[in-house]
Amino acid sequence: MTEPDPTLRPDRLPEDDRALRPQSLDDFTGQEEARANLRVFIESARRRGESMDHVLFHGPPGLGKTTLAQIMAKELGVGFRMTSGPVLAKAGDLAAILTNLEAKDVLFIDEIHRLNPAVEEVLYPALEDFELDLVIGEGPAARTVRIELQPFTLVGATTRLGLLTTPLRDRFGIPTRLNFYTIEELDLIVARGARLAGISADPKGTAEIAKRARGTPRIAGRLLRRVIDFAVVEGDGRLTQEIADSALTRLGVDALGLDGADRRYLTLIAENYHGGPVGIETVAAALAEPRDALEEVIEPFLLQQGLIARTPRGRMLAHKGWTHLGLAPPPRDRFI
Ligand SMILES: Nc1ncnc2c1ncn2[C@@H]1O[C@H](COP(=O)(O)OP(=O)(O)OP(=O)(O)O)[C@@H](O)[C@H]1O
Ligand SMILES: [Mg+2]
Repeated sequence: MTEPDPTLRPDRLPEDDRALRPQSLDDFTGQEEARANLRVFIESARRRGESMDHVLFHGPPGLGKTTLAQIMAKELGVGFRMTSGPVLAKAGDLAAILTNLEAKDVLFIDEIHRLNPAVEEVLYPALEDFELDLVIGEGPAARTVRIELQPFTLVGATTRLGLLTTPLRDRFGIPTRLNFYTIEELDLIVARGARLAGISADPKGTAEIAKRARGTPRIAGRLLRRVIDFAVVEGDGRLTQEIADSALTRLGVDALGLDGADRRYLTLIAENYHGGPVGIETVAAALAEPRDALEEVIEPFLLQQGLIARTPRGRMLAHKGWTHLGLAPPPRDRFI
């Protein structure tokens, strides 16, 4: 038996990509503005010995909201508790978490737009005054008790800023929008992932993955793992541009990084609605996808790439959308 090639270690890149998750602000690539600001706010809180103000991360899935929340707690040197909007069914669930926080801890609430209104009510005084108003007992015997909390930092994350109530939104001192990553940034992330996986990678190979990662580190990580699979099984274990291109094409990821779901969306508007405008509900029904999923996952990147446009009368295919599908735009100048 021959020794396994030490460069072939895809097993060191677990599927849940925890290995890829950056552990410090310095390790975290991209989001320059958000990172520079956070660095100041973290340093100030540390120097003053106070809890940092509440932070809201918003932006499309997979851009690093959860990762940044974890990094914040690490850099602040405080504890990290994590929950999510839909999990907190009753006011008491949130109260139990809040009363167990230690001073200056970070509490991360994912999908904060999905908080039950009764739970959200409990959060308001907690955020503003670090106090809880709890109702004890029922009927005429019910009374309210006020509980003092340790000062803490709430970090909320949402893919749908528009669904947050105004009172909740207003209680975050540091709202932070995360944007799609540039190809250069994704290239650094892919190269780092390959390094962590112990895979030797050509710059052109990592660039190919970066170009097709839909501006999203989570997708870059996933594509990298699949390309490594092909490199190991069908290549010589090295990540080359050729292997990347052939693997991604076989996975249905096109030159712009669009996948089957993206292309179904574009094709529907082109072929069934002559490029639109068409209402989002109609598109959702025709694709048998929930409207939320279209607005959260599919549309942001298509909009950012200028493939579609949102108009008051509905979605329209933009000029680039037609050409990307290899179709001639309609002769009228209805399209954008
Ligand atoms: N800047 C980055 N550098 C390297 N890896 C990153 C970066 N941002 C995110 N990742 C990786 O991408 C993956 C997704 O990140 P994360 O879970 O933080 O996204 P999210 O914004 O919380 O997504 P969701 O909205 O779905 O909860 C993680 O595996 C993380 O390691
Ligand atoms: Mg997350």
